[in-house]
Amino acid sequence: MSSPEVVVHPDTDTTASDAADRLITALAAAQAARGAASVVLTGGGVGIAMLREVASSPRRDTVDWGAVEVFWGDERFVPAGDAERNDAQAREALLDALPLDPARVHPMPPSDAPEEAGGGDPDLAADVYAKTLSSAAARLGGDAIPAFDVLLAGCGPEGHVLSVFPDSPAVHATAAGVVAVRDCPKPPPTRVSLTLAAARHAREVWLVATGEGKAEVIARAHAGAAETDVPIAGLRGTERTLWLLDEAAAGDLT
Ligand SMILES: O=C(O)[C@H](O)[C@@H](O)[C@H](O)[C@H](O)COP(=O)(O)O
Repeated sequence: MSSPEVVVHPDTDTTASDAADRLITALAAAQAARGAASVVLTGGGVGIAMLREVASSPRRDTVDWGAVEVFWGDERFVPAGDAERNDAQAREALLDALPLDPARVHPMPPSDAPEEAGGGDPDLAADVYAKTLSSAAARLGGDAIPAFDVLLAGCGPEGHVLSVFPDSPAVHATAAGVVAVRDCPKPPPTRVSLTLAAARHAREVWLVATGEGKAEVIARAHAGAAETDVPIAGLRGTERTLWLLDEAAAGDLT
């Protein structure tokens, strides 16, 4: 597992635009090296802002988007198309503008999906997504969880990443898999999330975080807090862990 490399930018806009630039470079490089590329998207303000930056980048078409596999690290368990869904926000910010292959875009099940597709029950949705991941792993490398090229994550002021919150059932779920999250402190309360152990299958994990509200937990994670207290601390890539921060979020790092 890699240790975090920290890159500090002046503000949220420059953080989002650097993250976008790096994502384009990383996906194009993965395609050159392996023919395929995969990315795990996140919700949250800066996660969606960076997708808008990819959409408007002059370098956008250096990636063969039709060959990119798109996943989500967590999702709000609400109906398809609901504006609260991370996938709906990502489609609006970027995905609808790209020539993606729909068969390679893997949203987590919405709450109103048919039962066999994971609707109605977040535990069922988690099981369905675990199957999606294991069949993708057969194509992309990996066992039950693919070796994603880049996993993007935001974080909360209490240290959550994905929908894995401090001292919650999800942070105590140590197996690499997908879990239902109930009573989530950040609304909406019902979600589906990769576990930290699943996220650690990614080659590169990028934490993109801005604002002084994140400074304290980022410093605690950097100083070696337990992942059960500060889940950010447990988010690592097999090859690289990159923290793309602004000055405010990095303000408590020594
Ligand atoms: O569903 C979600 O809300 C996210 O996936 C969550 O993990 C988010 O990325 C962070 O809470 C950061 O959100 P902000 O960038 O809006 O602070």
